[in-house]
Amino acid sequence: MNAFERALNAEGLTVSTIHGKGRALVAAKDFLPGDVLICQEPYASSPSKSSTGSSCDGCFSTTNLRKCSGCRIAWYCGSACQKSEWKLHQLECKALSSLTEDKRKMLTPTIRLMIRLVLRRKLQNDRVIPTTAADNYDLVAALVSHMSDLDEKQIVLYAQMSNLVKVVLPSLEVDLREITQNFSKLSCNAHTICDDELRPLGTGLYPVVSIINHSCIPNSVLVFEGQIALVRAVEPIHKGDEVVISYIDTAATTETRQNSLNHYFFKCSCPRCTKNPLEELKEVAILEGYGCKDQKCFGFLFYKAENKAFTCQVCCHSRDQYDINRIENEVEELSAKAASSLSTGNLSEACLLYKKVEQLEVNLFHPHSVKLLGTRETLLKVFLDLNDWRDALTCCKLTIPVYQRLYQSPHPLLGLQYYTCGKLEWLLEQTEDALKSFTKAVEILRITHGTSTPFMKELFSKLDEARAEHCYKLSAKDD
Ligand SMILES: C[S@@+](CC[C@H](N)C(=O)[O-])C[C@H]1O[C@@H](n2cnc3c(N)ncnc32)[C@H](O)[C@@H]1O
Repeated sequence: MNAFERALNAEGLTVSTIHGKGRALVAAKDFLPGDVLICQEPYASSPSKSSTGSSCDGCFSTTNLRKCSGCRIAWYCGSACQKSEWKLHQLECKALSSLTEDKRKMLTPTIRLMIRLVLRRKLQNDRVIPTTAADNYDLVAALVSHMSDLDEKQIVLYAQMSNLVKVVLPSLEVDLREITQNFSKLSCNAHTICDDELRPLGTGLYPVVSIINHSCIPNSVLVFEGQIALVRAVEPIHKGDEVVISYIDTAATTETRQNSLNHYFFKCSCPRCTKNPLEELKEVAILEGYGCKDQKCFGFLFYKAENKAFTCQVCCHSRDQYDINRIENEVEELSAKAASSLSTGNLSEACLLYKKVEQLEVNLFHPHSVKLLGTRETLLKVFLDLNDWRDALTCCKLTIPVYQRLYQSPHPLLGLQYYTCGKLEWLLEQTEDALKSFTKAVEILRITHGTSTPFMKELFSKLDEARAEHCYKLSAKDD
């Protein structure tokens, strides 16, 4: 057993090979929901381009930023982050400073991630920074690259990106083939680093987390505390079970999920992807299909070509295809207008248009449709931006049954949605409801997010406040 396997074993984990999947992380002991399986710093990371254009290289924060005076590319929120990044940025800064304006424009987050990966390897080789069993380039070298699955166009693109890395780092002996392969590795191994509320902040390569395979019914979840990746069990995991996370948003039909997994070059064969054909048709009809004419009926519709109509499989009501197409065209037209109002910052107009889209979609789609869910998620953000708490709450509540249906295990998105409901109910002085929502949020988020972060502490204090207020109201009523 090598040092890495010993280190994993100490955490109750082991690496196995599973036919058709390659390496897999397997539990060597039992884990309970909420247990942390892996806690890892990235081998390399880079912030994504934020909406404001920049974020701190150390913590990805977007506030109080100051540009590095040397390269004028890296940003830091303060001296702590600047210091923690300095050993690596010292080399990066020198390289970036000498770039022409044209080349600077080509420094996408992925190119920067690769530059940082190459430099970190150099720092470890030169023993400027330490290597450990779980933090060394051998683990990057062991990652799958799927080079042989790439098409010509993709290989050429990665090769061009590798050339740019060589141009940025002229003093290093850069192996172009290896860098090209590493770009391919990033595509199927890197993870999007998100904040507590799952907003994307950057990208990181975590070679131990990258041993974990995908399932659309995962038993674990990947979350981040700053740049630290944490894999937590969301289901009981028994000794010998494979540890699986989801690489994608699983709120979609099998076909959509499989398409989202294309760049990982495998076909998921989890129980959700291989359910019986009738169950599959039913799922498509619910998530992407139309709703029953009788809006109180939650039935799903199948198409009958001979009738040119969709028939409810529960109450047998039929909907005319022509009628459906007409509403669909209207939705498409209004959605485009709404998106354009939103992108130009005209919130009130966007709000009006999205409300119309939602009304049409309620009439058109199944109540658990992912399209309707998407519209309501956008509408919720718009209501929140407009400080329209009442409508935001109504909208947020409507999304919850859909999330419950889509995510069976404790899922951060469902927990966060309860949290939003709770905050809105609290603002609207609906104390009892707020208490219920905060309690539900805690039930889920303590499993996915742990209990010790400032984010969770804030949730706990909101729950305590709601509990105290509720007790006070009850006792006032008794008096
Ligand atoms: C992040 S890596 C996971 C570890 C990988 N199995 C290995 O050997 O290093 C992602 C790759 O693993 C494989 N993989 C992940 N989940 C899979 C699954 N459910 N079924 C088959 N292959 C899978 C695919 O080749 C995918 O590109």
